[in-house]
Amino acid sequence: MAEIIDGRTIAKELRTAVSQQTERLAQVGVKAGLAVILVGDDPASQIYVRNKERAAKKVGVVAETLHYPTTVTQAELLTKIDYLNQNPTVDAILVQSPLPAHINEETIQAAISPAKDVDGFHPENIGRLFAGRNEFYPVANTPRGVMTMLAHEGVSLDGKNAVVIGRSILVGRPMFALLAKAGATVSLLHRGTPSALKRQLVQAADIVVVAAGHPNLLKGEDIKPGAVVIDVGINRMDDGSLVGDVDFQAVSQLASKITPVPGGVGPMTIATLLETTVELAARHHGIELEQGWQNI
Ligand SMILES: NC(=O)C1=CN([C@@H]2O[C@H](COP(=O)(O)OP(=O)(O)OC[C@H]3O[C@@H](n4cnc5c(N)ncnc54)[C@H](OP(=O)(O)O)[C@@H]3O)[C@@H](O)[C@H]2O)C=CC1
Ligand SMILES: Nc1nc(=O)c2c([nH]1)NC[C@@H]1CN(c3ccc(C(=O)N[C@@H](CCC(=O)O)C(=O)O)cc3)C=[N+]21
Repeated sequence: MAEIIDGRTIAKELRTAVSQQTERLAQVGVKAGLAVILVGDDPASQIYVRNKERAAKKVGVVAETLHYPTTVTQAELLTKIDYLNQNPTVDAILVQSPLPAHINEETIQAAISPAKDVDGFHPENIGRLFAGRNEFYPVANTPRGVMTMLAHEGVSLDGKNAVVIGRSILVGRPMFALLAKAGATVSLLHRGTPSALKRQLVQAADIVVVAAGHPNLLKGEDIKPGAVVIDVGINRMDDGSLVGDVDFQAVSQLASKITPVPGGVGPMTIATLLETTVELAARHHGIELEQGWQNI
């Protein structure tokens, strides 16, 4: 039976560390500000926005959500982003994905100032990540939060075989880059991966990160006994319950460690978003945070 990685507890520890940093910023008159743009009513995004606002309050980050109907034009969003880029009280800008089809996500991602790009979506920040650079730059909070969880649980990555299922800019791709930077040999799987190859790669993996958005995508017989399984998926079922992408009952019999849904990666995403917001605010004001303060 796998050990369950408790994302809520680790997120709480991280929020405590973030609160200490917001207090330090407050001593020099700085408040970290986060602006969130939400278009439409995607259910996963709504959960995210609600939990984010609550957590921001707890740690002393000023968060404001701008909610637009799906009919909003790209030009309106670009005008707002330009205003937020120039507003000195805003340290971090997040545009929730998905966006409606008439809005070009790449155009939006490139419009956010790289210094306020809390999701790490700007090509400049993506470039830094894929180059494996060591200076500070924002990295997508879900994969960054997964790395914090793995470190907290003492899971070593150097020389390990890792598989990431899903290749989005939000989760899969940055997860791939972070695991590779940490010394793992990583395979990035997607819908086009032939099923025999997928079976083979997953079966051989020491670490499996699933971020596809399909309940029960990963089944018990798929994994190597003793593998570490990270379930990023958030799926709302007809009865209103929330499940991940992993058949938790079956996979937890074989895995050495596993994250639950809810209570796994989700709370870490939020705490990490606040962590990144505070880091951006500190840089913005030329304040040095202690090295490694975030190592919980
Ligand atoms: N817990 C958290 O904090 C967060 C959770 N999420 C959740 O994680 C999930 C993924 O999110 P996101 O990356 O934005 O989703 P996307 O829909 O953007 O991407 C899904 C990816 O999964 C791949 N995929 C889908 N089905 C399969 C399959 N059967 N086999 C292999 N690959 C498959 C897709 O492949 P292809 O590219 O070929 O289409 C795609 O690359 C969602 O459930 C989302 O709600 C997201 C962010 C944060
Ligand atoms: N630009 C952008 N960045 C994102 O990071 C982003 C996004 N868009 N769009 C939507 C997805 C989804 N996402 C979630 C984050 C936390 C929970 C979360 O808090 N989950 C709790 C839910 C608990 C509950 O309320 O029931 C848990 O898993 O325990 C869920 C989903 C971030 N996303």
